[in-house]
Amino acid sequence: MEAILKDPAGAVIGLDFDGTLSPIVADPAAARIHPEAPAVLAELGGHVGAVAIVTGRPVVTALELGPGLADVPGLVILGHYGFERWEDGRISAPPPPHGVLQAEAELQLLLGSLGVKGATIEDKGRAVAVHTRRSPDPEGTLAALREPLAALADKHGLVVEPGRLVLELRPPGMDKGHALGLFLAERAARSVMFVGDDLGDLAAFDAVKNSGLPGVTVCSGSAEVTALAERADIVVDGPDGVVALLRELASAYGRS
Ligand SMILES: O=P(O)(O)OC[C@H]1O[C@H](O[C@H]2O[C@H](CO)[C@@H](O)[C@H](O)[C@H]2O)[C@H](O)[C@@H](O)[C@@H]1O
Repeated sequence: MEAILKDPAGAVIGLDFDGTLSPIVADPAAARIHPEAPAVLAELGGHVGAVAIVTGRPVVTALELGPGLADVPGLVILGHYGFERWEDGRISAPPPPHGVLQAEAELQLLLGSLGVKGATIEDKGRAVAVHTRRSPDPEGTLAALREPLAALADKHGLVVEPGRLVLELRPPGMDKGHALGLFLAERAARSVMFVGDDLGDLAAFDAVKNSGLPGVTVCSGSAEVTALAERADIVVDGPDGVVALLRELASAYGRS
C-alpha cells in the first residue's frame, strides 16, 4: 500500500464488477453498481495512473448496470474476462466465437433432460452462463450441472468458468490474470491493487503477485466464496466495504 500511496501516478487500480462494485442480487439483469462507486472511481482516477474494471460481464452490460461509469475520466473496462475492451467510448473485441451459439442451442434441451429446477440461462453474446441462485436448491443444482456442462463446453471448444452460483461456458485463451498483466505492462505500472470477490478473480490475484510490482490484493468478502479472503492482503465487507476503502484511498491522495 505504501508504493500505491507514495507514487500515485505509477499505480493501477483494478476492480471486479459483480460482488465488488455491484451488490449480488438474485437476477443478474437487475444488478446495479453501488450508487457511490462511479463518483469515488472518478475521484481516484484523478490521482492514480489508471483505473480499470476487469469483469466477466460484456462491457456493454457493465456500462448499462453501471450508470455513471461512462463519465469516469480515463476508465478502462476489460469485459468478458479481458476479451473485450472499452475505453474513451469505444469497444474493441475479437470476432464472436462459433462454439457459443452451438452450445447455447443445446443448453435448454440439456437442462430439461437433467430435470434440474430453477436454473436460468444468461445469454452473454460471446459466452453463455447458467445460474442456479433462483433454484430451490442452488448448491445442489450447481453440483448436478458441473459435469454435464463441462462435457458440453468441451464438445464445442469452450471452457467452464465457475463463479457464485453460476457456471459459464466461454471461449478459452483469456482470463482476468492475463488481462490484468497485459494492462500493467501497457501502462508501465509501478504498483497495483486488485479488488475482487469471486473465483474468476483469483487469476488477477496471481497476476498481482507475478507482476513483481508492489501490489495489494483486496477481497470483497462474502460467506459464499472464501477462497479469495484466504489469499487477500485486505478483506472488506462487500461492495460497501470496497467503496469505503476506495474513498479512504482517494482522501489520502487528497491530503497529500
Ligand atoms: O467478473 P464479475 O464482474 O464478477 O462478473 C461475474 C459474473 O457476475 C454475474 O453473476 C453474479 O452476479 C449476479 C448479480 O448479482 C448474481 O445473480 C449471480 O449469482 C452471480 O454469479 C453475471 O451474471 C455473470 O455473467 C458474470 O460473469
